[in-house]
Amino acid sequence: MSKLVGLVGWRGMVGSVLMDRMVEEKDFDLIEPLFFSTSNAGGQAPAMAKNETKLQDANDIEALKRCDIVITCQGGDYTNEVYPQLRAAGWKGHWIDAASSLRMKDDAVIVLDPVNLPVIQNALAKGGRDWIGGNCTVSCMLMGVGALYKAGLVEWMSTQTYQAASGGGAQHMRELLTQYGTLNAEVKALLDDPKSAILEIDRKVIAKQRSLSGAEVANFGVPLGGSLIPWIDKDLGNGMSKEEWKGMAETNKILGQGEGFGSPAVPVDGFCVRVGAMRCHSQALTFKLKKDVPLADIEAMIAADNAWVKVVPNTKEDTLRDLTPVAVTGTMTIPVGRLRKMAMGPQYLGAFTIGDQLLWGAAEPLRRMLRILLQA
Ligand SMILES: NC(=O)C1=CN([C@@H]2O[C@H](COP(=O)(O)OP(=O)(O)OC[C@H]3O[C@@H](n4cnc5c(N)ncnc54)[C@H](OP(=O)(O)O)[C@@H]3O)[C@@H](O)[C@H]2O)C=CC1
Ligand SMILES: N[C@@H](CC(=O)OP(=O)(O)O)C(=O)O
Repeated sequence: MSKLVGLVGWRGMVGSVLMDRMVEEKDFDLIEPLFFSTSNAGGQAPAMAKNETKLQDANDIEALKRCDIVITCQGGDYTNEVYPQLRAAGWKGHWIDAASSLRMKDDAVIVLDPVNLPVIQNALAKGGRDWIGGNCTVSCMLMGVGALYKAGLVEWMSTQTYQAASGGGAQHMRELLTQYGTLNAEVKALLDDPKSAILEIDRKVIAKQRSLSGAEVANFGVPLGGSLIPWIDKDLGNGMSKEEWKGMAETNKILGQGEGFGSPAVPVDGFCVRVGAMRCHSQALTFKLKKDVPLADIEAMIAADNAWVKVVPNTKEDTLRDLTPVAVTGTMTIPVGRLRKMAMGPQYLGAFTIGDQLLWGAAEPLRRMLRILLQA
């Protein structure tokens, strides 16, 4: 009999991407879905519903308890509220979650199976039941350069990220586009006149950006269109943003090393920056390798690691064609380019990688975990 799989958060931005991927990969053929809602219990479930076509109340513990597996993209507040109640009520099912709330819990696994299938299998064998999607930046990075970690080559890594508006959610994407539109409208007449002075355009744009307030910057707090924001997520009070903290904590947890695993953690640190891209997170990486490995060997190792990573030759032409958020958005491909040894010495490697943060960064690891559970 098919497993009863509860789907919570399916109509949100991450949830919609997940639903699309599940349809594409025919995951619904293998399950009996039960759709939940926090706002429309009793309403009509989406077309993928089979026997149960009414939306269930996502806060109804008894309804959730019926499920063998629950997948949620509803967000951290929902997880914090419902998950403890569900476990306290004796539910022994599998919980698959896009939110960060449970990620660092000792018995939760951060799932990214092309990178950490052995960690997942080991936890499954020990009765693990909590499977949490990783931070989007970390997941996309490991899909690209996980090979270097698997080979034990990384002494440390520094990341400089260029994160898209989508990481904040749908409203952030709208706000970014609205700001671009406002700025364009401010100077449209001057842009249409090829003889207008660029410094006058520039003056008008900066004046407009500085005047944006209220609803125009409600989500990011300051203008992002035509600017950037070098702080993502909470202020940890030690000079670090929470997004930067996740880099080291999650990378090591995904790989099953560091604190709690009895092996040293690989230091990972850098700066996380919000830029005016729509839904791809990009990052420039600097590695100190444990030894000098020829660049061709590194490229071969990265290229062979999984079916989605693609080494982009380090030329201007290839980079402009294949290594931009515009090229990568909506695809499962994780390009890794700009690979070169750095001036600091032969053990220092530079790389640039991009991933669609709603696919590998959020939805895809969840549906793949569902498949693993269905096969277990
Ligand atoms: N955004 C991101 O990049 C990432 C997000 N995540 C996690 O996933 C969670 C969900 O994120 P995200 O998908 O961006 O959140 P959304 O705000 O898009 O969706 C969350 C919920 O909001 C409700 N909702 C209210 N109004 C609408 C509407 N007009 N359209 C769609 N849904 C609506 C839905 O619940 P209901 O149907 O019950 O009313 C929906 O499930 C995050 O909180 C985070 O924990 C994880 C990785 C990346
Ligand atoms: N914090 C990420 C998005 C995200 O949801 O991250 P997390 O799943 O770690 O909370 C960003 O803003 O780009």
